[in-house]
Amino acid sequence: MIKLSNISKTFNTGKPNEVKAVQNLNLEIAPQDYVVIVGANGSGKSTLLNLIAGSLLPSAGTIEIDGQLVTRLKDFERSKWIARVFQNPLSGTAPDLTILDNFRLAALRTQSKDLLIGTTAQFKADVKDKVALLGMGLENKLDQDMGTLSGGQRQALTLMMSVMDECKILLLDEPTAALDPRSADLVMKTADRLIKDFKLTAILITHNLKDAHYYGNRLILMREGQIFKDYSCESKLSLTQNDLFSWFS
Ligand SMILES: Nc1ncnc2c1ncn2[C@@H]1O[C@H](COP(=O)(O)OP(=O)(O)OP(=O)(O)O)[C@@H](O)[C@H]1O
Repeated sequence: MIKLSNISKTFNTGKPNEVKAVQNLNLEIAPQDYVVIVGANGSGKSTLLNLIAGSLLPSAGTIEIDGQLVTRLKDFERSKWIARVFQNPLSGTAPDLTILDNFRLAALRTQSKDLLIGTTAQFKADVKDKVALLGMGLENKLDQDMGTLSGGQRQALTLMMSVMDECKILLLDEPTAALDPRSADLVMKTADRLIKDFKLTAILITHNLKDAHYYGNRLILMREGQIFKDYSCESKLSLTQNDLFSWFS
């Protein structure tokens, strides 16, 4: 469970360019919920995700994960719970390293105590099995440099690395924004499958209203740093795509 209580984030406090990016926001997310967040540019979506991830610390309020207060913990201290996929497929992976070495790096990042991790034949076999689940044939290219793959393939692999970390929470910040429609579709389907298979709690930020309508079991509209609408699974089912479009007109 993720619990945000009276969370606010103000940038440039007291200066002429002060921005109240998130204002007194309360949010509880149950385990295995898949929450989709939409909202106009500047409505505070990424700030909210950054606050949950710990890459930004709040100006006020508290954040709990699984009942533990994490408000002042930095992002690397929250990495045992949280994995993150960003917009840019280049940001999640190292282009000059092979697919396998990228998986080794990801494993080291979260299990940094054991420097032997990733060097065993068992690790390679595990990676091969997991990559095969993506259905892209990449399990036969583990020694190929990541930089030679398409953006969609890299995002799919980033997703798989995230779930192999054994994290329970997956944060997706416009993961398909830089992809062509076919690759975007593939990445969204892959994310949906991995979220279900690995029983993850997930939060997706998207500007794609079709995806927002189709994916997830809860839909939140942000406006001016606050939650403006919050639809549970049942009430979301009664919404049409046109309803979502009308929020932005
Ligand atoms: N590091 C920062 N310093 C100053 N202002 C910031 C910073 N980060 C975000 N902001 C401001 O906070 C507000 C919310 O930004 P945020 O990126 O959270 O919006 P968003 O809903 O994710 O927008 P978009 O859809 O464009 O990505 C905006 O006015 C933005 O300019």
